[in-house]
Amino acid sequence: MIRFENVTKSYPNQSRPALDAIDLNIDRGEFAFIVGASGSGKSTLVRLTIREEIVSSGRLLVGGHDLRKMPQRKVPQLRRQVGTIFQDFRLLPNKTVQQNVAYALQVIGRPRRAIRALVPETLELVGLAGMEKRMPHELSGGEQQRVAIARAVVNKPPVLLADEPTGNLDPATSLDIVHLLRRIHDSGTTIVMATHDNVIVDELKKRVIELEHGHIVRDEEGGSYVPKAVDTRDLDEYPAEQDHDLDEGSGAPPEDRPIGEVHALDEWDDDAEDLLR
Ligand SMILES: Nc1ncnc2c1ncn2[C@@H]1O[C@H](COP(=O)(O)OP(=O)(O)OP(=O)(O)O)[C@@H](O)[C@H]1O
Repeated sequence: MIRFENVTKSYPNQSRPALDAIDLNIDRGEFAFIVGASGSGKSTLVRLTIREEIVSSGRLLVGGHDLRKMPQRKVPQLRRQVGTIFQDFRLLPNKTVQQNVAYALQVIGRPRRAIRALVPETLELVGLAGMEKRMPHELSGGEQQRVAIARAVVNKPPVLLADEPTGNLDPATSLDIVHLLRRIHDSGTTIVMATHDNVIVDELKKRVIELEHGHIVRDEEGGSYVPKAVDTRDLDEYPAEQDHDLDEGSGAPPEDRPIGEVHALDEWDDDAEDLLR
């Protein structure tokens, strides 16, 4: 579904590339963490995948489409297939919770009837039922991230990219958010998440792709934040451990509830045809 073939990304005036001859394949339905020290290239990988940046060389295919060749006018269609969430939430400050989520559907021309059905259903999914009329500044950081997740998935994209989504949240709230992402993944959405959060990575035991200076230095199924075989004397090389308590949660019950199918698009390649129209 997402394939990097010998991808290099160089920014102007930088002595070395942010990503250097990366080969990586992420299949439909995977949950993959991207880890690595600050500056290792994680955000660049995310930005390339939504065509916020363009590869310098090599090929990046998303849903079978070569993003370097994709005309700019097709990029909005790509971004309909690839939902995104970021550390800083990026909500519209002058719109309510409900309007923030609805707006994502309005801009792509979804009919009012669909919006009326999808918004409450999605707010329920992320545990925000009852907060529809609140403004972003009236929400906690965790609640704001839930709005951002609702906005990212309301159109049921087959892929969700998360760039450090728990970076501004306390440990318990971070776990709530990642449990929500796990439920979204369980319904079939492919998730790629760049993170520094060792507790989350260790708890979920998903695929772990580690970057170092723009190279993939580890790609491990069921991985942990640090390599399994690492000598504990080497741990100083990794960012400081975050002080999460695994059993600690904010007790938010929605995470325990099963959810319906999050993504309507079960054949990416078919949907990708949409990009060609
Ligand atoms: N727009 C840009 N212009 C020039 N250099 C950039 C730009 N964006 C990133 N870089 C450089 O590319 C390298 C990789 O940056 P990137 O943001 O992808 O790393 P990261 O792993 O996401 O870091 P962090 O964990 O701190 O967010 C860094 O050396 C960074 O300084």
